[in-house]
Order: sequence, then C-alpha cells, then structure tokens
Amino acid sequence: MIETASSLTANPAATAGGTGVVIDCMINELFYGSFRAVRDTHIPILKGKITAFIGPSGCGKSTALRCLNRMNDLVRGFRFNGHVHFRGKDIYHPNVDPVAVRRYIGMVFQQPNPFAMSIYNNVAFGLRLNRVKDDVPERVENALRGAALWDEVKDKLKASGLSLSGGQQQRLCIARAIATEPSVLLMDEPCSALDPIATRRIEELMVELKKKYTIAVVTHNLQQAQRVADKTAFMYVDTDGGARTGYLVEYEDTDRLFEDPQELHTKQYISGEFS
Ligand SMILES: Nc1ncnc2c1ncn2[C@@H]1O[C@H](COP(=O)(O)OP(=O)(O)OP(=O)(O)O)[C@@H](O)[C@H]1O
Repeated sequence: MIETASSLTANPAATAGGTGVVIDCMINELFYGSFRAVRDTHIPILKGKITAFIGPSGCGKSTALRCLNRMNDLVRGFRFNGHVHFRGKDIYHPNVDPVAVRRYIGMVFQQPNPFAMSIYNNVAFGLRLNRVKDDVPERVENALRGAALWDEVKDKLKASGLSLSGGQQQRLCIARAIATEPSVLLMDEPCSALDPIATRRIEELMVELKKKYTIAVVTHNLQQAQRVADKTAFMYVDTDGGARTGYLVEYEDTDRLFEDPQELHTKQYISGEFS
C-alpha cells in the first residue's frame, strides 16, 4: 500500500515525541555513499515556532533540514538510519510516498528559483502539481498575500516571475510553497542571496508566517537566528582521523543558547572564535 497525502492528514492532531512536537527528527547516522555526513542528531520541531539550525560550514545543517521532507532521497548514495515522525508516522517508512510528504512539509531554497512563467502561474503551479482544482485564483491571491507580495504584484500577475527583484522572487517562492497550505515550511538559508533590506523583509515575513505555519530554517547569520528563532539547534563537525561528520551539540531556547551556552563548542562559535 502506498501512503497517500490524505493518509498523512488522517490524524492531524497526532504529535510525536512530546507535546507540540510537529516533527521529531532523529538522525542516528546519515551517509552519502560511504561518507558519514551526520550522526547523533535529535531535533524536535515545535508547532508554531521557528527553529534555526546553525553551525560551521559542512556540519550538516542543510542535510538535516532536507531529511525533514525527504529531499535527500533525490541524492544518489543517500542512506539514513533514524526516524522522522510526522503526524503519527515515520515519513521514511517504505509505504510513505515522499511526494505526499512534501505536500505537507514545503521547502524554500537558498537561491530564489521562480519558474520562467507568469507570477500567477508560479503560484498556481504548486496547486496544479497537487491536483488542487478548486478556487485557484483565490488560493493564488491568498498565498501572495501570505507572502507579503500581493500589493506589489496584483496589477501585473501576467508578468514573468523572473522580472521581480531578488527579494520579491524569494517571496514569490514562499507564496508558491504556502499555496498548498503545508503544516511546516523548511527554509534553507532563504536570505543568503538577498541584500539587508530584502533580508529584513523576509525575516518579518517569517515571524508573521509562524502564526500559521511551523518553520525550520538553516542560517549562517547568527543575528538572524537571534531575531527570528524560538529554538536553535547548534551543530558542529568532527574532524578526528580525517572524518568530517556533523552532529548536534546543543538544542535550546534561542535566548538561552546565545546567553548561556552549555557547551564549549557553542560558546566558541557564537563568540566568533571560529566560523
Ligand atoms: N549531495 C551530496 N552528496 C555528497 N555529499 C554531500 C551532499 N550534500 C552535502 N554533502 C556533504 O555532507 C556534509 C554536510 O553538508 P551540508 O551541506 O549539509 O552542510 P552545511 O552545514 O549545510 O554546510 P554549509 O553551511 O556550507 O551549507 C558536507 O561534508 C558536504 O560536502
């Protein structure tokens, strides 16, 4: 039996691993081919909160984020030992369809990636992909409003998505991701290609979006994590014996992690002793 999108919605109230936990992610070991990229990383994603993944380059932040909606499945040689519980199911169970998972756990990438089609169709595309046929114009408008883009584009919905500025393109991608009303939005360094003003706009939008969606975000920007995140997961990378395996060092309330880190590596990282 193939699990369908509807089977993942069957028990929307179900949580895993504790009250308010929408996704409970446990990575015992994760490989790309023979390379062990991540180990011993347990990150609960809490409902209605923003969880930031921070840490030095190569520690596995994006890899861990991509586990949450099975995006790593697309990578050749990917192997995963652990679980990702969502709505009472392990999304890695062989009967779960990854396409159904991504309907409920959407993703926004580092580089804004609008399609070479109109602004309207960029948002409607995600709906069509998920066979949503009713109320498409209303849903497109709601998604563009939700992404704080409607006022800027309502008079040019037929213009190409590529004609927008970088920050607008990223908000268009957010609109595309929220059009199907996912439960969770994964954001992989969503501001790294943007200037400070567009970055602030996206940060404000994230805080607004968390009223409706749970968010997990990878960021290199520690101030950004402090500004937007409720919870922060700090990852580090072992380099013993030539290995480069990332792991979770500390997961805490963001304020606590930055004000009173419990682990030496966290202290060193947030004080800028290494990057
Ligand atoms: N598709 C892939 N195939 C093989 N190895 C990969 C792949 N993606 C990532 N890796 C490796 O896995 C490790 C973790 O990478 P990942 O991109 O998750 O780290 P990161 O902390 O997000 O890094 P950065 O901050 O530089 O983006 C790195 O050693 C990286 O080279």
